[in-house]
This record gives sequence, structure tokens and C-alpha cells, in this order.
Amino acid sequence: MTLTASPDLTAAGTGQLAVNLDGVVKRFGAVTAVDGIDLRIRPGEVVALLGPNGAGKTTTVDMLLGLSRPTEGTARVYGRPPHEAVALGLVSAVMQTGGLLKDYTVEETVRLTAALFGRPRTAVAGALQRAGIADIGDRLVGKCSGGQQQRLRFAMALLPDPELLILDEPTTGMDVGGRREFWDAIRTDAQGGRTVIFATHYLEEADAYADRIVLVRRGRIVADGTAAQVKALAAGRTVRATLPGAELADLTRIPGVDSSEVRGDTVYLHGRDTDEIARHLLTRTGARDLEITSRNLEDAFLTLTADEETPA
Ligand SMILES: Nc1ncnc2c1ncn2[C@@H]1O[C@H](COP(=O)(O)OP(=O)(O)OP(=O)(O)O)[C@@H](O)[C@H]1O
Repeated sequence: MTLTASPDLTAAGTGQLAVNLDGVVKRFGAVTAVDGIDLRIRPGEVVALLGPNGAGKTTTVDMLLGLSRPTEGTARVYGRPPHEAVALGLVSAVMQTGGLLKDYTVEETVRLTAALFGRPRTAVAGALQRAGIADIGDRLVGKCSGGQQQRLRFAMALLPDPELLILDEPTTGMDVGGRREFWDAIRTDAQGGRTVIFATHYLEEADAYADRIVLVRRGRIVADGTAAQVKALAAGRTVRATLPGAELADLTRIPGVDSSEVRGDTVYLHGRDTDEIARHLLTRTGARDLEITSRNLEDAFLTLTADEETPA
């Protein structure tokens, strides 16, 4: 199955860039984890990298954090190679696990981190406050919930006052309440202008907390737009028709088509104005047996990110 995102959703803006990935490919031996990603993120954007397991999200995040280098292409963060941006404190990360000692209190943990990285003590109270954990400063880390531990990692990441915060699937395993409190803290902080990139496979999380959703499948971007644009793309309908010998490239050019798919003699055309698509098919092509169906957000996400072998 092949799907194409509508061109207006893939257009990148101009201006000073927080992140600039240009033709980035990452291979691990025979495995191509990232297969040609171009991504431009402006300062202050809150961006979700959304995709199923194995889509290449963590590999992309690792390159943005300078933990690995692209096999091809270039990665720049605030105009610099990522490892330099990290060393300068321009970027920090909230990872999913690790890095916490359970016998320290919340506040001691942040103080210790500040001391280790030469951050001023005055930054500690502010970081606890911004992460929404100032009231549990004397709680032992081992007694904190999963959500509180993530907000503690968030507080630690805030110490250098980074321009860009990167979160790799930060709420995996958290309950609904913990996730909400965690994201409320991130959102409130981002209102101050910090750039935030988070990887997730929770569609609702991307929808609720990102200004922009970048859908990744098999190491490629398959859709890129504001949450509202991707939602509109996802909220469209599908025209199914029998059209032997159809070429994907021709289908994608039909007015109103956002994405298309060919399976044998059957074509699937997805778009917002399915009447227009149906009219075109009936008047300009030999299509027959038309059927129009609605898709919900979840279906659309699965379709956009499904593997080639998986029927949509
Ligand atoms: N160090 C590595 N060596 C070999 N293959 C790797 C390595 N790291 C990642 N991969 C492969 O690259 C692909 C992308 O993996 P990646 O972890 O980036 O995906 P992801 O979107 O973050 O998935 P998940 O949601 O499961 O974390 C997968 O097929 C994975 O098995």
C-alpha cells in the first residue's frame, strides 16, 4: 500500500529553525530505520512524532540528541550539529526510564543534578515549580507514582533552561490521570515559547498536546500538518471503486484526493470532498461499483501508518 500526504501538509515554513533535518537516512546494517526525512521545526512549535512501533521515531530522536549520526543527510539543531547544541544546554531530553535513585527525595534529586551539571542552585526551585512537583519536594523518589517520576525527569531536563525539549514516549505505562498531569505541566511550560518535540504512538496524545503532527511510517514522513489539518485529513471519507489498470500517480492527481491506494483492480481514494472524487471517477474514468465510506481518526491513523502487507 502506498499513501501520499497532500502537498500543503508537507510544506515547511521558513525563518530561523529549531530543527532542520535534511535528507536524513539512518541504517543499522541491512535495516533502514530512517529512510530520507526532511523536517523543519520553528522555535516555539510543539511537535508530535507519531507512528507505530518500529517507525523510526527513537532513531530520529537519538540523532536530534547527538547520540547517533545520520548515515546520510544532515541534522542541525539551532543551526549546529546536535551534539554541540546539547553540550551548550540548548537541548535536553526526558527519556522513558532510568536516571533516578529511589532513596533520594525529589528535591535532592534535582539539586544533585544541578550540582553535577554545574547549574545554579537558584534554578532548582524554578524547575520543580515548572514541572508541577514543588509540593512533593521531600517525597522519596521510590514513593512517587510513574507520572510524578516523569515530572521529576522533566524538572531535571529544565535545569539548563533549554530552547528545545525532546521527549521520547514519555508517558508509556502511565495511567490516564498521570498522563494528563504530565502533559499539563509540559503544555504550561511550552507556553513560555520553548520548542517541544515528543515521540508517541498515542494518537490522542498527539491530537491533544501537539500544535503539529508528523506522522512517520517505515522511516518516512507520510503526513505533516497542524493537529487540525491532520485531523481534517483523517476525518475525510474514502471512495472505493473497481478500476482495472489504475496508476497511483494518476489517482493522486484527481481533484480532492489526499491519499490513494491500489489493491488489484480496486482503488481507494481518500479525501474531504468525496462527491467531487466520485464525479470525476464516473465521468472521466471507467470506474464502476463505487462505494463511499467514512473513516474515524483511529482508522485513518492505522491506514496512514500501516505496513504494506497489512490491509487497511
Ligand atoms: N541499534 C539498532 N540496530 C539495529 N536495528 C535497529 C537499531 N535501532 C533501531 N533499529 C531498527 O530500526 C527500526 C526503527 O526503530 P525505532 O526504535 O527508531 O522505532 P520507533 O518508531 O521508535 O519504535 P517504538 O515505538 O517501538 O519505540 C526498527 O526496525 C528497529 O528494529
